Amino acid sequence: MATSTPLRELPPPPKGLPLIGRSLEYARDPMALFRKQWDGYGPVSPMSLVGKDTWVMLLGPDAVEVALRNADKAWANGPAWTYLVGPFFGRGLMFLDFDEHLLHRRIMQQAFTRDRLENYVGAMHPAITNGLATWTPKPDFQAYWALKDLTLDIATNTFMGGADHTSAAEMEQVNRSFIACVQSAAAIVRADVPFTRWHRGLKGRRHLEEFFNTYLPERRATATDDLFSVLCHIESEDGERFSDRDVVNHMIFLMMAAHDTSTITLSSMMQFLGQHPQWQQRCRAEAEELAARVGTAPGLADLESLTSIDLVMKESLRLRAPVPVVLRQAVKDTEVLGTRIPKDTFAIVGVQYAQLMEEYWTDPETFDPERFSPERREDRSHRYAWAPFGGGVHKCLGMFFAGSEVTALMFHLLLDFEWSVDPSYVAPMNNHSLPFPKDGQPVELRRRPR
Ligand code: HEM
Repeated sequence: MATSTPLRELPPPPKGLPLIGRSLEYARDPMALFRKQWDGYGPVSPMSLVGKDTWVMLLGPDAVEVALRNADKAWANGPAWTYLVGPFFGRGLMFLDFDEHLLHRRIMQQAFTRDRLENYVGAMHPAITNGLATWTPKPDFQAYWALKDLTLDIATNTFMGGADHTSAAEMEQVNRSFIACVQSAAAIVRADVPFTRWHRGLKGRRHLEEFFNTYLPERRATATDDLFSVLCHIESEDGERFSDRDVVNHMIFLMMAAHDTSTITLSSMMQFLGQHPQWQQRCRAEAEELAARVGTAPGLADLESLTSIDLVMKESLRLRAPVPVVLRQAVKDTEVLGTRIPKDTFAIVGVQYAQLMEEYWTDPETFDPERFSPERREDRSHRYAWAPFGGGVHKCLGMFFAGSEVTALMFHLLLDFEWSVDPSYVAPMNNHSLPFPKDGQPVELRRRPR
């Protein structure tokens, strides 16, 4: 993008530890690192991370907007995400760029139409009620792990067409393979060396490919409502379709994209609702009213009428973004807010930081779902002040899927249980890859009489 004023050069990055740069600082407390960068340099700052010192950190909604809107097509996803987790999720939609990305996105959009979402929601309800029936209330119930199992069951139903096709042991192995792939993001040794995270991730990826390849012919043969089958049969408006390899690559990425993100959102919501009983009661009253009106398997439009749950979801995504940063690489020389960015620079785009900036939010650290109410709409302070689903051409394609899954699960949870969390509890987060509470997020859980 051309400007008339001379561009500022990026200063050299402060020295971090050899090999890992400041990755450990990020893992310990991402917000503290963001603040330090912002206070020291402003929205565009130099950084050294995971074996490279040619990173730039983009903070604040203006800088986030430049990278995500990508008006001059200077920023690419593929090389950046590939560096972090490429061998494990590569060739998923998020890893593709420009014309190829557009082609695949046009096809995949057909898997997320409103009619399709309605089918997925229909398949979620039995998975949720069966899963919740196995929850055993206790004073230190590990909500995060229970939710992770439950969202995997939901994925089995909506993505795979139900557990009839697969055994519980097989799905358990699939889950372990996903965890191995996700955890590889934090690997220090980024090569296939035995006993390392990277090695386990590669093994996990091979297993996932075998798994999806085994079931693919059956899905090609018969069209059903699950996402796997849908990917085998959809076409863009111009009649383009996915190859077998595409279907497998997209399934592996989609399972990852959907699973951890929804689990983190739900566990944050459980924490905040446990700490704010008046909000829990308000959400429950809406859920009970809906259940009385339409029963316990509401469709998409009915779920969308649960406005308090929606406010709580938005506020939870603001306070704890499941994807706190997204990555890009400059594929040509460019600039961000007056700073020259040379070709090949990697960028960390700090979505989470903008969501907690005092310039855009009142009392940003406070849980206050009403800030998203029609009267206040604080998220309108800047287009990129709230961007947990990203923005631009790579904006999350599963955003409405995620919203319906989280709302459906919360609806059942509120009807079946009540829970509390100590108001002073602060979740100890593991930030090595996507954030999650290291202590499994204990809540005091009680079953409600129906
Ligand atoms: C609360 C849950 C979720 C959050 C916070 C979330 C967040 C994100 C973000 C930030 C991106 C953009 C990445 C980038 O710009 O590089 C993204 C992309 C994507 N997400 Fe999600 N996601 C969630 C759930 C889901 C679900 C449930 C699905 C699928 C069922 C999904 C599918 C995708 C896909 C396909 C992309 C790539 C889009 C593209 O590159 O064109 N996500 N997500």
